[in-house]
Amino acid sequence: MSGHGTPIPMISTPCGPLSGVAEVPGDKSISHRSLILGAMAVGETVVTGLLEGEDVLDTAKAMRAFGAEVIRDDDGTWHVHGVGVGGFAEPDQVIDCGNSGTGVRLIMGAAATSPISVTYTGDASLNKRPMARVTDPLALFGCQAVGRSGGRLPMTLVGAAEPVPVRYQVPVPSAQVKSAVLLAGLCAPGQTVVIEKEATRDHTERMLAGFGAEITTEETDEGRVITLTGQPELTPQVIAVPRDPSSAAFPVCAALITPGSDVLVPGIGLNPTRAGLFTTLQEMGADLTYENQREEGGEPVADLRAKYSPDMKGIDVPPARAASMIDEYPVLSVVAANATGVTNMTGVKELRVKESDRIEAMATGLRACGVTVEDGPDWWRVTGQGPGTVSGGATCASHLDHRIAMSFMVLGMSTRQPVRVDDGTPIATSFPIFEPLMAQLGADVRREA
Ligand SMILES: O=C(O)C1=C[C@@H](OP(=O)(O)O)[C@@H](O)[C@H](O)C1
Ligand SMILES: C=C(OP(=O)(O)O)C(=O)O
Repeated sequence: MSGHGTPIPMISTPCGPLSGVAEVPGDKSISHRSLILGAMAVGETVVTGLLEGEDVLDTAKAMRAFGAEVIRDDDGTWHVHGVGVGGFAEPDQVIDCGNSGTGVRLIMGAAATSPISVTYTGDASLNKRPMARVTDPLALFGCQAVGRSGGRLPMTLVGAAEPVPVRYQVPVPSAQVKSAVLLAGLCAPGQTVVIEKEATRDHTERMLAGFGAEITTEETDEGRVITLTGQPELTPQVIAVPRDPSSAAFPVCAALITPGSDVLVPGIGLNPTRAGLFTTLQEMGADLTYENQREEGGEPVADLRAKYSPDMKGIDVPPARAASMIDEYPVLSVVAANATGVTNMTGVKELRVKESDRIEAMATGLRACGVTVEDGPDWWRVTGQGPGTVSGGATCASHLDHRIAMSFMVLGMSTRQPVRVDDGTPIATSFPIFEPLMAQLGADVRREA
């Protein structure tokens, strides 16, 4: 798990063109959900393309602690023998979700409506993040939570012995909160209803339907109303996880700002609730094309080609798009620093409660590299002077946050001086092959002794 080991300083040195095929790992959100829903089905779920990053491996470990059998074949295929809805055993150990907000919040939901008591913890980053956003709605089912002040981990949840179904309007745009409530609703009798004002990633809804649950989504004046009928028997699935668009963002953005580049990222998931970054980049003038668009395993997929784009302009990113690109703002700010003009990012308060305060982390590092950045509670603004104008030369803090570490490594590919991060270990949570993949494309990203 990140945050428990020795920091690994890293350096990115300006490089020549990036070219070739970037086979990024499987989607993190879909990987977590494959393991959790597989553990709640009756029988064997088979998963290919699972992201073998630390976040997902921690979820696999947790599913074993609840009694599911989770096995990896030598060829990288995963087999999950589920215990059925309501079949979770009480773990005899603390569930350590490492760096993963998705892991801990979804698992809390899945276990909240079973008569078991579970203690959760994480690394120094996860233990700072707010959990009341999940434990508040879980209390409505009858689940009790006791944690550190401010609703922080470590925390014990005593599951509801006789859960009641819930109707809940999610107060923040969060797929993790929505998913926790839906997973809790699986063990409650009757209909659990979740309402979200802004659409967030809908992998849980799609996968629940795939596993045979009765679930509907209706667009109404209130927002998206999702209705789940509780206590289904989930049927095991064969799941091919698409490649992660949030990981694809790094080689794509690197290609856009590095002179002469031409990179193809094949088979990435392009669910509209996840693809906001690519729309934004196209609006900025990026040379980005979708090839071979298709559907795989219930998710839209395409190959994405990104070429060096010296004429990108700053834009106003619509706040309504924020949820569909929430994890991509750090790397977007790197592109914005290499575009001409102001990129305004508004309606992004959630960035302050991720693995780090991502506005603060990026603003501080970008400023140290010579970029003009202004920020407020729920907005930030980057003023770019055009391609190749960023001086670099700084060591930026990654704050136990993989997206921050990778964003600064991308920045260093087209600065005048190299860019360093103090600790690259968190990269392994979501993109364990980042360094070799970038090196294969022609980047000069390496660990420093
Ligand atoms: O549901 C998910 O898989 C995720 C939801 C998002 O978090 P929020 O729900 O906090 O917005 C996102 O930032 C995270 O990387 C993955
Ligand atoms: C926010 C992220 O993950 P999580 O909330 O699962 O820690 C992310 O991967 O950018």
